[in-house]
Amino acid sequence: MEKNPTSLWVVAAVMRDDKGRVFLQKRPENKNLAGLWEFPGGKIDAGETPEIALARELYEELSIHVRVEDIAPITFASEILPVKIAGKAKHLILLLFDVHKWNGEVIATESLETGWFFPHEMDELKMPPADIPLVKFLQK
Ligand SMILES: Nc1nc2c([nH]c(=O)n2[C@@H]2O[C@H](COP(=O)(O)OP(=O)(O)OP(=O)(O)O)[C@@H](O)[C@H]2O)c(=O)[nH]1
Repeated sequence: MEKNPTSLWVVAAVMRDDKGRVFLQKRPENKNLAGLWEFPGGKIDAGETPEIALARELYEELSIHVRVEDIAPITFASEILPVKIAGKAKHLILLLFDVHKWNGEVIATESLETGWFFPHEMDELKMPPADIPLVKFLQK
């Protein structure tokens, strides 16, 4: 990763309720791409595996505990990020994981707006460009 600092590696989670709806949250106003609906997750920090990063992000953002063995890869997106990070253009690698089990009640700590949506309902939501192919994949 250090050899290719133009890439931004991000992990994100598909968490389903008992009806099969997927949890999404609106990006907060103080972040880039504010107001767009996204899968919970965030950047992989130095030294983290993707699974450890996702478990950390889900604890920070949703106050839930997830075990790495309950995290399984689904697919990924590779897109130019439509905003600069610290003044630099970045290429986003967005790794999407299924999180089929977690401990605790989902309490969003960063986002004011959250919801559970069927994949076909996501066509009506404004989401970042990298999420479009991921949503298409979930709709198959
Ligand atoms: N979590 C998440 N990030 C996404 C999605 N789609 C997408 O383009 N991104 C982008 O991936 C990057 C994730 O960074 P973030 O700002 O959420 O990460 P973070 O929680 O580590 O933030 P921080 O830098 O404020 O600590 C952002 O540039 C965001 O716009 C998505 O579905 N989920």
